[in-house]
Amino acid sequence: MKIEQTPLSGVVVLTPARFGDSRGFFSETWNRRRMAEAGFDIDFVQDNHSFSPRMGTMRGLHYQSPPRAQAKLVRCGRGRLFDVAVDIRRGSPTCGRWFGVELSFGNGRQILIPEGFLHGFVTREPETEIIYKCSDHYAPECDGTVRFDDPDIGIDWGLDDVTPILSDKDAAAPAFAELNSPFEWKG
Ligand SMILES: Cc1cn([C@H]2C[C@H](O)[C@@H](COP(=O)(O)OP(=O)(O)O[C@H]3O[C@@H](C)C(=O)[C@@H](O)[C@H]3O)O2)c(=O)[nH]c1=O
Repeated sequence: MKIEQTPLSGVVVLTPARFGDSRGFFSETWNRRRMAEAGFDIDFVQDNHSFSPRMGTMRGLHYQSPPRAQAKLVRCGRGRLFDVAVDIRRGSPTCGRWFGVELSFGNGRQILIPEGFLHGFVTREPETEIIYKCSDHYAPECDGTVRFDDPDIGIDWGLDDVTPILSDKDAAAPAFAELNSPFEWKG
């Protein structure tokens, strides 16, 4: 398992080993004991899987507020996507900054996003699947959104001329400036 730090403290990119043979490959995509030994002792309780048939499908930016905040371990099961985390921990030296990484079936990468971040992604190929673990259950009453194209955050989604496909909820999401973040930087 390769573990790469990112400019946002707590966000890491993981690349699990793939053992290839004549049948294909085998890979451990989550090993609680190994991850705890590496300093990531997370009690994941829900696995999510979503499928987007069209390239340019955007989901985000989303978070769940405490007491139902979620850490997420995200990977791509099929196709290719650009996955983004935005630091919203009040007082964090990187509050308001984003980090993005391409996740694909081919590269097998994962991104670990702790509590205190917005999460979103855009598909870069048709028929793309995302699979992610969450450290708390879905709680719609704690659900929050921020617009994907917020000018203060300024994410470069690499969309070029593609018009993103959004849910009604995401199309109506408020600006980052309107967010009263429930998360505090703990140092
Ligand atoms: C997220 C979620 C949704 N749902 C339901 C609610 C709704 O009817 C339907 C679609 O929900 P959404 O439109 O919120 O799905 P989606 O836009 O894919 O939301 C997801 O986006 C990514 C970026 C995340 O980080 C996730 O935490 C989650 O917010 O699925 C659940 O039953 N459980 C869940 O955990």
